[in-house]
Amino acid sequence: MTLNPPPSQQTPHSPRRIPNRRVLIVGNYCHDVLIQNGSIVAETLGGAASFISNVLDSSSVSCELVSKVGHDFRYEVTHSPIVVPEKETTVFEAYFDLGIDGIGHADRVLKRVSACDPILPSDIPDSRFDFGMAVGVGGEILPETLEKMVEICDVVAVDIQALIRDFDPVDGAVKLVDLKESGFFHILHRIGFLKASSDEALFMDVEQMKQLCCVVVTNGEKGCRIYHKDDEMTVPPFLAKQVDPTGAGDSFLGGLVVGLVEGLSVPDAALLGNLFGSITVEHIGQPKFDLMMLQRVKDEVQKRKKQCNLSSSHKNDHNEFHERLSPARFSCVDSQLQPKLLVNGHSCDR
Ligand SMILES: Nc1ncnc2c1ncn2[C@@H]1O[C@H](COP(=O)(O)OP(=O)(O)O)[C@@H](O)[C@H]1O
Ligand SMILES: O=P([O-])([O-])O[C@@H]1[C@@H](O)[C@H](O)[C@@H](O)[C@H](O)[C@@H]1O
Repeated sequence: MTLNPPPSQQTPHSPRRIPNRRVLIVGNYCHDVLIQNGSIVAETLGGAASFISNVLDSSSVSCELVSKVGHDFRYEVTHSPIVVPEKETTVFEAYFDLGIDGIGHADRVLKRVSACDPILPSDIPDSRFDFGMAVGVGGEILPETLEKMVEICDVVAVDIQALIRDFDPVDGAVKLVDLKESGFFHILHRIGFLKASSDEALFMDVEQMKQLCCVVVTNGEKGCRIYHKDDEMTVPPFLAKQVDPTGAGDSFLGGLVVGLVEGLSVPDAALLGNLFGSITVEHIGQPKFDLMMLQRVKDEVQKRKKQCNLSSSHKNDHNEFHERLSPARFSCVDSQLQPKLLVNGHSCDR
């Protein structure tokens, strides 16, 4: 199977005097409230952009992040958001009444109870980037935002949740609409990757989309499946003790893009996605990746690249890469970064 990154989307005449910046992440940070049986279990920093930048920063992949928050934003973050003083930060309540550690997200009901402003094309820098990631959670990515991203990025990866979410006008419950009805469909032939969870994949025609771009469908503890043109393959998962599924798909996408930026094939990059997704479900909120684990992963990625350059027969055998990454994954101690919550402007550890 030859699942390689789709060809550059750059137009032939766009000037390339200045080297591209690496990765552009577009999506709002949010406040996540995890609720079980009527009680708040945790309040954490959320938003796909936060989970993804955590993976990229931990993997030393330089990224720029465009995100909007309100006057009440409570977290210290590495990539400063745009503050909209007259608005509140996007808030999601996640109800886990069947348990927080179940299988995937089947038991999670999400409500957007507050929404910050959308991200406009004018909020996005005019530079060029190798990769763009359209990763809204609360409807903040507009069709014109995605259009600007495909103009300025060589390859754009999109989380389908940025395109197909609709919100109940009364209680904010998240509903999904078919991708064809989303208002984004006309741009999708210009993107490189479309990531969907298995629940979200029901809202698109995978057969049709895989002709337009590389489609990656994640499936919780079962790993993921990649579809591109006539090729498809399953990429195996890593074992994990799930504590909270929030952010798994986001960290997956972060890992996939780290792999692609490093020059891995798509299946190998998806394996990195599975690795970061599996670590994320073992934490509430943002995971802190163990430094030794990160170093071992970096070493394995370099070895893998050399191996693939030497022998084409290794290219598609990601089982071997999986076996090499597994011990690295389990060297990760179960340390947990509790995000710093600012209460009345004072930082305190939660
Ligand atoms: N319980 C789990 N055990 C191991 N890996 C998991 C588990 N849940 C998620 N993952 C990893 O994270 C990825 C994304 O998770 P998934 O739940 O499918 O996405 P989303 O958060 O978008 O619904 C999966 O493809 C898998 O690699
Ligand atoms: O869990 P996941 O589907 O990967 O992604 C989640 C979003 O669906 C949710 O809206 C947001 O509040 C979380 O912080 C996280 O980004």
